[in-house]
Amino acid sequence: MMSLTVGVLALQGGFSEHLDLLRTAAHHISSTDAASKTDFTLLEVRTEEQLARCDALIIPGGESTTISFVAAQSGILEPLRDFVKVQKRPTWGTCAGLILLSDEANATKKGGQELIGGLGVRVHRNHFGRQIESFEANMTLPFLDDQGAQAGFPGVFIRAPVVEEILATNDSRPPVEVLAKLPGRLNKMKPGVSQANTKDDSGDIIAVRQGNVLGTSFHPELTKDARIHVWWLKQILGQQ
Ligand SMILES: NC(=O)CC[C@H](N)C(=O)O
Repeated sequence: MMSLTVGVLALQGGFSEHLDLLRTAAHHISSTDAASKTDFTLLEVRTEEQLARCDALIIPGGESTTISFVAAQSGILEPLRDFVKVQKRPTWGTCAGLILLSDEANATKKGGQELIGGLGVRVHRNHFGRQIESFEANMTLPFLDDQGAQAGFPGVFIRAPVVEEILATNDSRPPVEVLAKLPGRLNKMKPGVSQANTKDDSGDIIAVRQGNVLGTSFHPELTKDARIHVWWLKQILGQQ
């Protein structure tokens, strides 16, 4: 029997919602794939010791400046960098988590937040505007193919970042893969929204992966839809 310990960084933001969906996803995998039984352990991560127990980690949405401030204060920022960039364990960031996992973020105040990094991209924070400009979009996520991508995924965008540039890296990392874009048409329907500098008008980049690191602009944890969690766990287990 395989065992997999998955942590959710629990310093601020939507960590308990992620844990709920991880529970649903783990249950789904165990009940549909009895042949390769996996023993899942799910835990909230606040300390270096808890992080060291994890095979994989989710960094939730919330407020990235707060998360990085608390992480620095509690001495877990460097261990997180090591987890993601040296040990290269699977790590997924949603919204604020995507910001923290990016190598660069704009719109940070002087002396602003410290990032964990790992994704060779620059994000544009609060791309769609303020909290009041939050929106939901029905999205097609091609990577959910075997789970029915056609059904559409409820994309919840709250002061969401987008990937505005894929940075040229001269290190040994694999290339950044663009997993999903939000059709420009949707943005253009929203008055006053500036287009990200994604070099074309096919839409804003809202999901990327580079090796062990996955980032999404939106919040699957604020839906009841566990398909991305299932997909991510299956990838880690090498079932996809
Ligand atoms: N919903 C979110 O996670 C918002 C992220 C927020 N704009 C930040 O900069 O951290």
